[in-house]
Amino acid sequence: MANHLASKGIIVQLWAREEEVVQSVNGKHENSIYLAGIPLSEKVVATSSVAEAVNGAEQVYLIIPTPFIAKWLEQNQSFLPWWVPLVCCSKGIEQESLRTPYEILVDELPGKYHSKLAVVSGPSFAKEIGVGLPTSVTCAAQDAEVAKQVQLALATKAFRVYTATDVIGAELCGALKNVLAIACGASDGFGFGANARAALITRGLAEMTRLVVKKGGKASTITGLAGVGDLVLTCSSSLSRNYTTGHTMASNSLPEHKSKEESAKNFNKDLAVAEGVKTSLAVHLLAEKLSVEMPICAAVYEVIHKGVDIKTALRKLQDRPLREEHDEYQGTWVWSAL
Ligand SMILES: NC(=O)C1=CN([C@@H]2O[C@H](COP(=O)(O)OP(=O)(O)OC[C@H]3O[C@@H](n4cnc5c(N)ncnc54)[C@H](O)[C@@H]3O)[C@@H](O)[C@H]2O)C=CC1
Ligand SMILES: O=C(CO)COP(=O)(O)O
Repeated sequence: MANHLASKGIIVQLWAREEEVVQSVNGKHENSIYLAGIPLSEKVVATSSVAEAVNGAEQVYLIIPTPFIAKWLEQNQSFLPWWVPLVCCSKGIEQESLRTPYEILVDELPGKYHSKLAVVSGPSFAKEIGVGLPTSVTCAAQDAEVAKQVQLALATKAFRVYTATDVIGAELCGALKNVLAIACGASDGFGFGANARAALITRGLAEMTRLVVKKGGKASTITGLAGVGDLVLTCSSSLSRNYTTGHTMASNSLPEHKSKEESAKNFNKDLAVAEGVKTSLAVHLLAEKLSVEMPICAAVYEVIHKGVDIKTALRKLQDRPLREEHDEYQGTWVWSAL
């Protein structure tokens, strides 16, 4: 995102947690730790000081993994300007509190910040955006004017930005697609085929719809870039860490698997950065709390957090009682519950 903004001629002050990242970005114009091989603009200037990074900022982007957001805010919120848009691009749900990144921001920051909060979501692999490949995303904010400001700041010919006001819907879609991508990766890892993946994506959308609507989001968000757009992307590309996590889990469990050691190494790496791993527990708890039927997400939760055999979990999905495809759910026609 920093490189993308810099491509518009904007000076981007990038805060990085690791000193090696600061040195790599400033010295080699590359983030050789997290985004190796992608040349960064000289307009991206890294610092390990949050105060320095936000000094004079017209907009602030907070893009760290969801589990660290609350702690980061606790340590750094005094540096954050409340008068400029604060845009979060993280995709997940916090395990203990079951909050989305926006809900964390609202809880942790004083009220004067709230009207400036926005989220950006949609199909946006960093590796593609970093080299200027085209995509379209959504910026959602309660205040339409703030969404518009972010849209104008981010939009280029290659990076099309739509605005929306359904913040919670956009965020839940971004969190759930990570869990569903683990299921799709696993299905592909077993060689279950393209039909199975398409069915998982479609029924995954049903699960997204039910949770989004129950949490007060709009069903229409599901058909947008934050919903279908990011779900299709993440569920069908090996560029996704979540998809790769599921794929590796499945490949590891195959008896004919040749290189278990290498695979385990990759799996652990992916596990560390795939938001869907932790989010699957949060989704399980949220679905239980709100009485929302989410069988695919439940299967991912059971495999990762309960040690259920992955093939058994995926096969169990097909064994559920047969029924109609759609239900009327709180006045909206959505996919059926089972
Ligand atoms: N990488 C991608 O293609 C995309 C990522 N996102 C979302 O952006 C968020 C960040 O993901 P990535 O940049 O890919 O990072 P990542 O998933 O590669 O994780 C590494 C990042 O986390 C930071 N980090 C580690 N421990 C931390 C701590 N205790 N406090 C603060 N930061 C810490 C590291 O410094 C590093 O920048 C995630 O929620 C992800 O879902 C959203 C769209 C695309
Ligand atoms: O959110 C993403 C793309 O939009 C990145 O997905 P992964 O975290 O699975 O790589």
